[in-house]
Amino acid sequence: MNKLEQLFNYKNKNLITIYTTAGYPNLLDTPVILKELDKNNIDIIEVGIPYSDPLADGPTIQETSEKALANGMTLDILFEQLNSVKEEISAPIVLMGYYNQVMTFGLEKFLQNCEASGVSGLILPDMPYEIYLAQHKALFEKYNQKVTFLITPLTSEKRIKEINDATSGFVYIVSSSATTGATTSNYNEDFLENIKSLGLTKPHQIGFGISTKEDVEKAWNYANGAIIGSAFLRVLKQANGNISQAIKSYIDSLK
Ligand SMILES: O=P(O)(O)OC[C@@H](O)[C@@H](O)c1c[nH]c2ccccc12
Repeated sequence: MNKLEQLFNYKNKNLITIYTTAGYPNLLDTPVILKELDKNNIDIIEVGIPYSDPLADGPTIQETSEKALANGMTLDILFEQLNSVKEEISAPIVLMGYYNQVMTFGLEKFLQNCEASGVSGLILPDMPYEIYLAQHKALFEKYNQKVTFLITPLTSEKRIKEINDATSGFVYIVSSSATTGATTSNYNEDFLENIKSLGLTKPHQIGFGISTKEDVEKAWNYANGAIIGSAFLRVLKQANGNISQAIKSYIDSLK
């Protein structure tokens, strides 16, 4: 069974997802970081494919993406690295990338590689769910890949319901209408209350601007989980060589 599906079957609240950019801070750090996150019982690991033109990304993600590209990270290298650790990691891994990159690589080849290297799901923020449903759904299913779509405070109620139906992984709830990487949380509480009252039927997690235990607990009031990206990358940036220790103490601070 797909690991993401398996996770949601036995745990559907108080989830934590951590996002990390592949190839950051150094080209060979990603396998080590993934193992550390898993060892510290992170529920889902989101791995970002570095990209030169990231639409939704704030300064922290952009900076890590640029560094990772300068380090030489490519999709081929990432798949090789994921392959090398897949037996050791029990948490589901979700890849985050842009639709363009994936289409350039070749969608079927990409999905094939995802399955072979232990990836369970995908977040392609610029892939419209209409296109997914009309053109790609069968292929994602063939390679056992769950798909996540984003909703923001600007998404209409009708679309939210359609996205909930189209999602096979989890719905990504963007906490406010800002880019990623805010250093303080900025929950749009009216939006979150509204989502709660809509009663999404798929697992859903909140991301954007989450960094502390308090932020995480607040997210858990509205959704199954919290997603942390930039705050974690700032921890890596300040780790001064001791990545394992830095990861452990940050995760401890969230619990
Ligand atoms: O960095 P933040 O504010 O903690 O938010 C998570 C986010 O970075 C991560 O999930 C992500 C990275 N790039 C994205 C692009 C679109 C949506 C989400 C993302």
